[in-house]
Amino acid sequence: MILLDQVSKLYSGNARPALNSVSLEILKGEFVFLVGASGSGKSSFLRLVLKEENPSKGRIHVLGQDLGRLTSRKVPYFRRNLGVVFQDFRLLPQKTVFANVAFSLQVIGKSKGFIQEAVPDVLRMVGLAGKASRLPHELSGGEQQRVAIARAIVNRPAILLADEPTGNLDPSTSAGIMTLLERISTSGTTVIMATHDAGIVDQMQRRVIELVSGQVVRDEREGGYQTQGITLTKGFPE
Ligand SMILES: Nc1ncnc2c1ncn2[C@@H]1O[C@H](COP(=O)(O)OP(=O)(O)OP(=O)(O)O)[C@@H](O)[C@H]1O
Repeated sequence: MILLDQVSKLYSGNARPALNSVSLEILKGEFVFLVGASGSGKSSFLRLVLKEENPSKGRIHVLGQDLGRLTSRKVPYFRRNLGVVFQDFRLLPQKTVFANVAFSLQVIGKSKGFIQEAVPDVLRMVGLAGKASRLPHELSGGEQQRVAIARAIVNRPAILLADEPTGNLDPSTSAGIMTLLERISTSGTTVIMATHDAGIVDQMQRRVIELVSGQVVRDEREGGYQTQGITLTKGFPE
């Protein structure tokens, strides 16, 4: 489904690569947490999978396609298979909930009839059936993130990439978002989520890929936020 072979990414002007010789495979339907300190390369990883960036070295295959061979004309079609959710929601502020979700179908040429069915369906799935005519500023943060998730999955993507989707949410709202992402993954969508939220990762016990300075230092089938055995020093020395 997603295959990285010795992938490095060096941004111009940087001395050190953002990703350094990363090789891994992610299978259909997997739920993967991408963890690591700020600047460890998580967002770069997601951008490479989306082909928003190209690797400096190595090869990336996504859904059977060699991204290095994908012409720029074909990139928009490739991206239809991927949904993306960000920490800051990125909703269109002047458009209603319905219109925000519908917009992502309009731009790929879906018919009015399809949109009239698909949007209410997905809003029901994310628990926003009664809020279709609200504007984003009339929603809570958790509801806004649900709209963003609805928009990302309405076209039934094979892969959902989420970059710190709970970063702006309180713990109980985050838990609701995680239940939703888990449900999406159970339906067969591969979910890759970059996060700093230790509580969520520890609780879910899913695959964890940890990056340090662009290198994979841990890839556990059912892991927590931190490598087992590392104990945190609590508080500050007197
Ligand atoms: N467009 C860019 N141009 C130059 N350097 C970049 C660019 N994007 C990221 N970097 C650098 O690459 C490294 C990895 O950044 P990246 O955003 O992938 O990390 P991250 O793990 O997602 O961090 P965070 O948790 O803070 O979002 C950092 O050193 C960053 O400064």
